[in-house]
Amino acid sequence: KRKRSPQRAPPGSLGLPLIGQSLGLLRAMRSNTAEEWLRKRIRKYGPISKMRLFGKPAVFIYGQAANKFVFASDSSNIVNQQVKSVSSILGDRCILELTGEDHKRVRDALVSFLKPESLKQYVGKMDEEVRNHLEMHWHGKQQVTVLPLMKTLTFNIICSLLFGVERGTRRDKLANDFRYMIEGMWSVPVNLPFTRYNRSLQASARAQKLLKVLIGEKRVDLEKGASPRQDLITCLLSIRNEKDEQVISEKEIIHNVMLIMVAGYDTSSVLLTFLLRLFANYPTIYAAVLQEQDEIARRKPNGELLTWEDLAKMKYTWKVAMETLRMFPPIFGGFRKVVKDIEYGGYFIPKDWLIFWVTGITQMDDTIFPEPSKFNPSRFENPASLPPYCFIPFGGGPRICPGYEFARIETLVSIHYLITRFTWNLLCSDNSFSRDPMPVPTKGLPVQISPRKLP
Ligand code: HEM
Repeated sequence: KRKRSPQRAPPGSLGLPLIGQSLGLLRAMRSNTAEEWLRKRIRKYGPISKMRLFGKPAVFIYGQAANKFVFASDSSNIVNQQVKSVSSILGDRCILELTGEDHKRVRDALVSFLKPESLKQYVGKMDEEVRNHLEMHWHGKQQVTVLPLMKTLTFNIICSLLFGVERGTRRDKLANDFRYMIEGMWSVPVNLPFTRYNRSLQASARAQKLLKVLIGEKRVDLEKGASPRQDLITCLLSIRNEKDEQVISEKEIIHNVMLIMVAGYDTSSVLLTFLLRLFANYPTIYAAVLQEQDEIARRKPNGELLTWEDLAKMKYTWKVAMETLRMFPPIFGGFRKVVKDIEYGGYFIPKDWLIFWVTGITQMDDTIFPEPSKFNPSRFENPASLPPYCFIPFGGGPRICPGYEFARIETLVSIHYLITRFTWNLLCSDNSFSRDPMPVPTKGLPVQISPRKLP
């Protein structure tokens, strides 16, 4: 066995300048073999290896200790760093790009809106959005394609709750721009006409322009006495320091609103889609969730809105959602940047290199989750008993997803109405999916639907 010297670079090759292994990884993601692509590397190079992704040298690491290193290290060693495509599309003042005090200031502001005590008051509003959506897109139909509809639903929920943008041309324009922005999020950053990256940059510029106008309008509303809690933008505009200065700049509001939009709607729509597919494939789990939801629906004979207390009763449904996030995590992984030369696992990692972490490899590790390919919600009977940094669909540490509660509420409210009001059969028996970079089930999951009455 060769002795590892701290000056030894991790094994692997950096490949071609700029492109490196990006295309290989993206190709594997699109054919749903990315975890296998990474496992092959692990067999060849061991648990730590280098590659070049999206223009930068990166070191891939995985497992409990590696995840702890990524999520819990302090910013004197590693900082959050998105690949170039993400930072130029979302903007350099979004919290993914901020560190230290700046990150804390902006994150605290976002959390003041996203924390459970504050979101409690919006359960009814989410309920209305879900019912409206079903009325418009599900009732009277025999066949629907789930993924695009779930994207529409979660986009509308976020637009109305966080940005107070009502239905209409403006919402449609934003929805379109965000779709293009997301498509280029993980792409080789070549800004030539007709590249995905270029199309995303243009969409980002249009969205920023529209958001600037929207912020101007909200500012006027606030001056006229509007409630600072009516939506996220108004809430961010109204946070002031002791000198009565705005704490979050206009640029920070724009960049973070774009991040929340992207982080919030694309992820939750994937979770909802995979839940619907799962219910169709696992009759026992479907029956147990249906029973839990029917009981809640029966206590509302006159169609009253769901409440915070109702959500607390949806315990089994949320366990099923967590097991879905373990097996089909919407976020494939992410990046950090090494801010000084460091040694990790016996290898030397130079300043400015990226660390690449991946959700699925740890979540499908049979030493942590026995029989990992078996769908088993009882793993989440007591989430506190899970080893730390092993269930990471929402990340971990100081950057853990602040939208967890938002995602939980919208998922539970949406599943409640979908499962109690409709039944569905899959129209496509192929149960695979591709990643682009979010998981996309075959053909977007077409289903045949029928309306359902409470038994
Ligand atoms: C099922 C749904 C969701 C999943 C799986 C998810 C996953 C994640 C993950 C893995 C991270 C951490 C990335 C890292 O450490 O590099 C993250 C961060 C983040 N998420 Fe979520 N997310 C979801 C829903 C949401 C929602 C609904 C919102 C907002 C309403 C949101 C807002 C954010 C923000 C702002 C960050 C950055 C936090 C920071 O850097 O401090 N997410 N999310």
